[in-house]
Amino acid sequence: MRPVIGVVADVKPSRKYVWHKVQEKYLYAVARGADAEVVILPGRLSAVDAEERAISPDPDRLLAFLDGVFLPGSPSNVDPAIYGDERTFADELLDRNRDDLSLPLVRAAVERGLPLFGVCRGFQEINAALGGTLHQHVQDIDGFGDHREPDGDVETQYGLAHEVELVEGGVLHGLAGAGRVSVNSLHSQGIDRLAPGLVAEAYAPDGLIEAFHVAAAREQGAFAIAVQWHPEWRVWADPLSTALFRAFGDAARGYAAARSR
Ligand SMILES: N[C@@H](CCC(=O)NCCCC(=O)O)C(=O)O
Repeated sequence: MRPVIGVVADVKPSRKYVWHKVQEKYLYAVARGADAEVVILPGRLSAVDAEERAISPDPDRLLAFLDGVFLPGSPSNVDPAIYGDERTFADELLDRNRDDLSLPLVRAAVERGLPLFGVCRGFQEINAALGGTLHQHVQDIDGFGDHREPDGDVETQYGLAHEVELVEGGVLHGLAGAGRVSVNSLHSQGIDRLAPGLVAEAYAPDGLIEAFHVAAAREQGAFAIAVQWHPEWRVWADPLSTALFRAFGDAARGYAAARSR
């Protein structure tokens, strides 16, 4: 049976209209890589008419019919106010309507042991949702490298950028069957303080945390993992990316089966 996986949407004003949307590569990776049915989850509805009240999603109602949650990447940043920081770069994109869906959804998913997978912004969201903090511009901090994507076409943007060291005994180390893999890199925020209850799974050569799992989930045999890089890019072509999405799909299938018993 194909499990049903909810994918969090970006909320983007474009010209006169507001759109709730997800890049197709994420939907395709979940549908094919996890062998799942995909539903797009809209964020907070707030911009239809300034006179009207905003409507926030109810995470518990949503999770009642989902077997997994996927948090994709996005050019927007998690609002620094969420982790108690001043906004340093006023010209950079925020998406509070997405934050208002994704953060409560993460907390509710972790509480239920519902399979959870975050990529890039999704990785940063899980850390912020559970009480961690972010660097707003990793490239401006002494000792860290530049993790932003290179200019050029998408092949160049999603090309391999650096190695990560996988922590021995970790989920990713087990899936990769190796201690090091090469990954792409398209971000300027990064983990500063890891949230309580998260365990680092991978490090960049400059020491930046590149992946983690939720300790409580792993202890219960559940899947709750996030990576700073983009395994959805050509998911079928990279063995660790394929293994990650398959493990997520298997966990969601297991959750669906247990729910229907
Ligand atoms: N804004 C954050 C998040 C980075 C991120 O998710 N980038 C991906 C954008 C393109 C894509 O979705 O493939 C940061 O810069 O750290």
